[in-house]
Amino acid sequence: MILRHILSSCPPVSIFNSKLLAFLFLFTMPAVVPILPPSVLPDYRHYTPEYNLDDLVRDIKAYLGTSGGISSADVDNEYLISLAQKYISDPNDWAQYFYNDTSKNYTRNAIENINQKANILLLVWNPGKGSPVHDHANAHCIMKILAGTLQETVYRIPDQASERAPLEIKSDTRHTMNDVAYISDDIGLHRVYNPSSDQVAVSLHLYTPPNAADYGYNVYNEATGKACFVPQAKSVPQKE
Ligand SMILES: N[C@@H](CS(=O)O)C(=O)O
Ligand SMILES: [Fe+2]
Repeated sequence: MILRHILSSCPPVSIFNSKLLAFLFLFTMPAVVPILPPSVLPDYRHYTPEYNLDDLVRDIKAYLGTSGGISSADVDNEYLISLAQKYISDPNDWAQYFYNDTSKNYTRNAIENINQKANILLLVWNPGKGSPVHDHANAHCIMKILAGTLQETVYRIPDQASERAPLEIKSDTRHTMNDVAYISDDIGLHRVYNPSSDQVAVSLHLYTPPNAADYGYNVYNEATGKACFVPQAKSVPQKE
């Protein structure tokens, strides 16, 4: 009876009083958090990724499902670039696609083939190695740096009818992690290489439409401007 009286005389909310909780939080948390060893603190980066690689691939597929891909003209490359910019590189997302053939300059790993619309690849670049000067088979190419550094030299497309001459450089840009670059044949040709002497670089590439894989593309001789057709760009298929 006495106990019931005591209990009933205590407001049930008293120990959960919000002011008390605020007080406890404000005056005890700052004292507790700094003494936790760093190894005990969770790595929040991987707990709530805002926009992961699956989200990016989903959004690219959703967009290309309703718009274009068959013709590169009806694709809004700015929208696709903005999606690539939104994604922040996280190796936990792309490690599953990572394969590096050290005998090659770079390895093209398939992430997703969207039939007749696009392909999405993970490229792994060996230190000091790069691609030859090439075109993009009348497609949009969006390249996002996921790790390391890539140097991109853009060249003016030569007029094949004119006399042979060295390719003219339009720009030379160093891209670092999370940068997004864009090229199409309207802009020019390019070559990309990894300037590091000891670190691999990794990049995500979106090609729409997937003309280089479906038909082929051209590589160019930098000194003469001469083009050479390469049928069907190959990639390492996804692991089962
Ligand atoms: N377009 C090249 C890579 S890069 O040099 O942009 C490829 O897909 O092999
Ligand atoms: Fe390229």
